[in-house]
Amino acid sequence: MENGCLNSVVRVALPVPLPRSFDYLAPVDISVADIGRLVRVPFASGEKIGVILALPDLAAVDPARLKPLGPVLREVPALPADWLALVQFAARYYHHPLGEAVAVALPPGLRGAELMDDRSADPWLMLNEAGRAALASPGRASRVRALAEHLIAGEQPRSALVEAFGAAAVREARQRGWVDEAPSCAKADLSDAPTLNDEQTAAVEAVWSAAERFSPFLLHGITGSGKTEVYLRLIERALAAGKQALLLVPEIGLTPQLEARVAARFPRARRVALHSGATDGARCRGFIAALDGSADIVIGTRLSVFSPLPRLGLILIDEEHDASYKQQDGLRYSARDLAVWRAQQAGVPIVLGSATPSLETWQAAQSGRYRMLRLERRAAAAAPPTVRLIDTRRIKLKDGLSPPMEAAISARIERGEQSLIFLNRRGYAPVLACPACNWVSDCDHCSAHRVFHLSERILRCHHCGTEAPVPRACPQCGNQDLHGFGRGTQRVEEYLAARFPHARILRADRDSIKTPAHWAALRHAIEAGEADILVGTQMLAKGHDFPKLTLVGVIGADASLFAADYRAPERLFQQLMQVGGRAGRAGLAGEVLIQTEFPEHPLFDALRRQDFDGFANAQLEERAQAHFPPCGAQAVLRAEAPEVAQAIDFLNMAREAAEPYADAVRLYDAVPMRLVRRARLERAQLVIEADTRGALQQLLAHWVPLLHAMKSPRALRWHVDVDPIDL
Ligand SMILES: Nc1ncnc2c1ncn2[C@@H]1O[C@H](COP(=O)(O)OP(=O)(O)OP(=O)(O)O)[C@@H](O)[C@H]1O
Ligand SMILES: [Zn+2]
Repeated sequence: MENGCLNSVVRVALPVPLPRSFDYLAPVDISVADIGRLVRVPFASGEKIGVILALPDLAAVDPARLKPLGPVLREVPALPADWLALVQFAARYYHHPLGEAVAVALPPGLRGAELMDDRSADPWLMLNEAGRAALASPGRASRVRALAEHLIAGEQPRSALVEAFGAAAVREARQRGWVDEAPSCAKADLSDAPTLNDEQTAAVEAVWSAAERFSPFLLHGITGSGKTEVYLRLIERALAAGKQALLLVPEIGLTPQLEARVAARFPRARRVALHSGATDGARCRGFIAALDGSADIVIGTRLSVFSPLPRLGLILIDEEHDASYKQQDGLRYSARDLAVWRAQQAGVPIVLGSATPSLETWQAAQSGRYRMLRLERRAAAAAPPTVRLIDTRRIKLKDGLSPPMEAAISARIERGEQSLIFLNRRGYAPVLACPACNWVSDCDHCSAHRVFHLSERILRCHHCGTEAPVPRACPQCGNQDLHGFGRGTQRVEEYLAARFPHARILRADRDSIKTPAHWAALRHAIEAGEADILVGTQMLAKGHDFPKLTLVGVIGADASLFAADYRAPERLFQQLMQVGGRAGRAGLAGEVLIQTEFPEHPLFDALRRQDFDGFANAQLEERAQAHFPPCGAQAVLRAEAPEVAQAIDFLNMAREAAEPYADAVRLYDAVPMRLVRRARLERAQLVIEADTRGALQQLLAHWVPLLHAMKSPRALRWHVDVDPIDL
């Protein structure tokens, strides 16, 4: 395509939910240098900002109908080719419209020009020549003079100057032309950094010796082993080499703590924090700072995997097993998987860190595709916590708590230590189980459990769709007291308050904590020892360092021991290891108590021995036998409609359409989902499996376009989820 050729076509990706790109008439001054630039275009009755994808020779529609392109936003650097490739790959792999992928990848409200000023919210200011000259000549003492004198020793953040000398003095110093914004400086401040132990040093060296090429690592370190310190040292290396570092973190509450640690270590580096809680403006500024190369470190949740990073030198994924890396609507991408793709494309190292890696990553490390780095000792505390099981089969629980658990809490209160009561409250589907002989309602055809549907009095396999009546007694031992799991645990906090009237109790879950500020206040209260008992869910499980916490009590764990989802044991193990890791992080010894009716379950046994390897390998073997991921690939087609029959009909039609291409894949029956009704719609799903991702992708490439073309009731919605994490 030559430059400036009249009547040529511009192909644009627009953030709209349509499976195609859009063509516009090119202005005379368009050139290939504009590919990847943002552009304003007329769309419907309004305007949209899109991304220029290409300058094709021929339009996809009648050229006479093309509208002229709007202004190209040349003040914003063009999105680089590797960014476009990433978004195109995501759209292709997840079989999602490119425009929607672009909409996910671009920060909302991106407009261009106005973002380019006010680069940093809190710039560092330094005394310039004029300022020095002014100080050298005599003058009356004033606040602005005091400020200038203060700056002789070195630059300071504007916020600190405002605090010390007042906003008026800072403004005047700028007006008089005495100060300039200091350029950012990526140097680490190591004054508070611990000396690395041998394992940490080995990990840092291993990664950095592979710095110039794609090299994936699993950093498998027990809780408290100093993984974060390894990340910080690697970022330091990357920055010193003039590169950008991308640090992905899970969704829940963790970001502020990690952000603070990164900020303390790299006080003068240009840091960008990207998460869905940030304002649109902040996200746009962060995105642009990443794109124009001025950002040194990008920390963010899954969406930050789409940050354009022209100087990318390192990707880190903290708690890589975390479910929040998978987007659960729209473009259902896995930020972890995309990050690996990205590292490969950019030829940089990537470190996936976890105490309890996902089986996907674990398998990759076992097979040698990823290199395994181990941190097996706690960095600061003496030893990992001891894990004990409380057999609740013969104990009467009071609002979910056993006497031994109460005694343990009581002992902590007396010693002035903290306890954390962890409620496993995920809405796992109940399966039927027998506490006497450990019988579980397994499917005869699959290695999945059948789910107990109370309303219909049936057991149904959500994998293959077969059903069975609910047995009156255990088919194995005759016990009539079969349990469905998932009983409520809400009253625990109230019960604890009544049982320990003088204890200070703090609750932390998604319902009680609405804002990041609230969460931060709560954390400070815990750290300051202003609580005796913490009651919480997931939120408290991750990454926190509470020095006085020595007891972690787990209740309600059994529900996920026998959940229908084959990933439930993996998740339970991860959660319990992680929450257990909160106990005894400083000098004090930690203890984990788990209440269960299944104390012989191998999962608990592995947990007691802190044997992640054994657990993971046993799970992998089970998955291999069942051809479940990661020993096979899955996708699921879900449909929702006012009536479940409509959804099932659609899925059956879809199934038929897939059959001609289904040589290398297994198509299961359409089944109603566990939570059939949601938001007044009824949902059903169809599982597709293949032995390899390639075979699965091949089917999807044929099939998804057929789905788009298929007739369906107006109110029916469907989507494809590739590599689903919830079935
Ligand atoms: N080499 C070291 N020497 C002394 N203390 C260290 C060292 N490395 C890390 N620490 C300290 O040990 C504690 C745990 O470290 P860090 O938070 O990095 O562990 P982690 O593996 O990321 O933990 P988790 O996965 O449980 O969140 C921190 O207080 C940290 O400052
Ligand atoms: Zn089945």
